[in-house]
Amino acid sequence: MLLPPQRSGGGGASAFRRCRRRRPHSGFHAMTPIKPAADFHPNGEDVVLQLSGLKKEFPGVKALDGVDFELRRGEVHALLGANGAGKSTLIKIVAGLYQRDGGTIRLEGQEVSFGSTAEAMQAGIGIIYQDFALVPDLSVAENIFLGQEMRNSLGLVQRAAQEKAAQELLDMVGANFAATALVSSLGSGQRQQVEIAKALRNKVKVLILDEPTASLSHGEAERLFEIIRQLADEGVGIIYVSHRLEEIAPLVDRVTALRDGVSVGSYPTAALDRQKIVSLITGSERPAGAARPARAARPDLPPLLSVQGLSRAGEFDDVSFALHPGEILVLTGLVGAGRTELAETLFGVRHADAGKIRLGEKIVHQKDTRDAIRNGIALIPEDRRGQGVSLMLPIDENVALPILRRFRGPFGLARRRIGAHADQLIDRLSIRTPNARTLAGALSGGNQQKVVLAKWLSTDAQVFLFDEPTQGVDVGAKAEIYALIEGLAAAGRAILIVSSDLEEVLAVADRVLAMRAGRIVEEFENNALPASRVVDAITNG
Ligand SMILES: Nc1ncnc2c1ncn2[C@@H]1O[C@H](COP(=O)(O)OP(=O)(O)OP(=O)(O)O)[C@@H](O)[C@H]1O
Repeated sequence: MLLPPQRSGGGGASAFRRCRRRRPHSGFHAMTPIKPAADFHPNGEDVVLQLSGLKKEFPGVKALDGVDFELRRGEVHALLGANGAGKSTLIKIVAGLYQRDGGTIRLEGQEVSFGSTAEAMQAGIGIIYQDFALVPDLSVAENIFLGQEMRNSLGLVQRAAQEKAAQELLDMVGANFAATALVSSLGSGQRQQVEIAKALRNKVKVLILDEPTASLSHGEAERLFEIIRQLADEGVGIIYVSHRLEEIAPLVDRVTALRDGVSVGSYPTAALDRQKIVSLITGSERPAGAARPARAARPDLPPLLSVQGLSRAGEFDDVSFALHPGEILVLTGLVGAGRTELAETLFGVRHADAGKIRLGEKIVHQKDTRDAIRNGIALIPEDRRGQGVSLMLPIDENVALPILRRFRGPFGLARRRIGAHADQLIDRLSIRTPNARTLAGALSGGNQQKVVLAKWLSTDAQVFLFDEPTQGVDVGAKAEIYALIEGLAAAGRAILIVSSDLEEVLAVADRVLAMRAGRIVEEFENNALPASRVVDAITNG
C-alpha cells in the first residue's frame, strides 16, 4: 500500500476500490470504434475533480475556451493534445498557479477556488512538473518539508522527526536512497520519487504528472508506472499529461483530448486505437513518422564527420564512428550513457581528453561553439530553455540569431526580411503563435522547441546534431520534424540524433549506435530492426 492508512480512508475511496475494474489492456485495442464513455454517470461519489466551462485567456490567445473535464477517484486519466492545445494551462489552474477567467472547479463536489499553489496543495492537489522544483543543496527530507517544516514549541525545526517521516514517504514510493541524501546527488528518476513523496506528504486526492517520463530511463519509467498504478488503487485520481502515445495503453484508463483550448471528448482507453488517438490530438489521421522516404544515405561518399577514439574522463570512452552525407545515425542509450556529453563535445561545448574529430578530411580542434558553427556543425540541444531559445526575445529574432549576417543591409538589420523569414518557418513547422513578434517565453513548451529547430534549420550547417529532438512535441509535429530531418538528409546533410525514444529510433534511423556507460556497445543497420534488440543492447551489461 502506498498511502498511509489515514490517507486512504473514507468510504468513497475504499468502496470504489472494491468495485474498481483493473485496466486489462496491454496493447492498443485495434479497430475499436471511438465512442464516448457512455457507461459512466457521475454520481458525485466517483468524481473527485470536475471542471466546467474553464476559461483562460492570454494576450492574443484563448488558451482555454470553456473546457469540461472530469476525473474519477482511482483512475489514471490522460490529458492529450497538440502543442499549445492548453494542457499546461489547465493543470496550472487546477494547481493554483494560474487563476481562471471563467468556469468552475469542484473538488469532491465542493466548488473551490485556489488563490495559490499552497492552497491547492492543502486541499489535496499534488502536481509534479517536468522541471522538478527541488533545491539541490538541501537534503531530501528538507526538500519534502520545505515551507511546511515540523517545528517544536520553540519554533525549531525537528530534523530527526522530519527525516523519519520523509523516510517513511520514500519507502512508500520504493525509493532506494536515504532521506538524508542531498538532492544534488540524485538522478532524474530519484528526484521524481522525491517529488512524489512530497506530494504524498499532504493528503493527496488528485495527482497531476506533466510529461513525467521525459527524462527517465526505461527502468525508471517502469517503476514510475508501478507507483502510479498503486496510487490509483489507493483511490487517488491521476491526471497524466504526455506526448508519448505508447504509454497510454498500458497505463491509462481514460483519455481526454484538448484541441485549441476546447475538449474534443473523453474516451475509455479500451475504445481507442493508436490511429484514433492521433486523430483526436491532431484532428486528422496523420501517423507519427510517416513512411520513410527513399534512403538518402551515401556510404560510398567520404564521411562528413568522423571521430576516432574520442574520450572524456567519466563521460565517454574510446568512441569511434563515421557519419556519411545523407545519413541519419541515431545514438541511443539510457539517461547517463554519455550521449549528450558526446554531442556537446562534437559541438565544442566540452573538450575531449583524447581522440580525434574530423570534418571531411580535416582534423578539427573546436575551442568553443562559435568554432563549431563556423565549421558547419549545428546542435539542437536537449535543454532548450537553457541553451536553445532566448525566452525574452520574440520568435523572429530567435530564429534569425544564427544567420544575422544575412539580414544586415546598408541601413542596419532588414526587419521586414527577418519577419518574412520567421513567418515562413512558423508556417513550415506549424508553430502555434499569434504572430512572429510574440516572445518565445509566451509559447507552450512544444512550440518553444519548434522555435529552436527553426533557428538551426536555416543555417548552412552540413552536420546536424539533434539531442532528443521531439521530446515534448505532439504527435503531429513529430511527423513534421521527422520529415524536416529527412529533408536535410535528402539534401546531403549528415545527421546525428541522440534519442531515448525507441519508436523514434526505429522510425528515422539509417543506422543505430547503442551506447552504454560511455561506450558504443553495438551498431545496427535499421532495416526491420526489432525494438527488443535495441533495448537489450542499451540495458544489458
Ligand atoms: N504565460 C503565458 N503567456 C502568454 N501565452 C501563454 C502563456 N502560457 C500559455 N500561453 C499560450 O496558451 C496556449 C496554450 O498553451 P499551453 O502551454 O497550455 O499548451 P500545452 O497544451 O501545454 O502545449 P505543450 O504540449 O506544447 O506543452 C498557447 O498558445 C500558449 O502560447
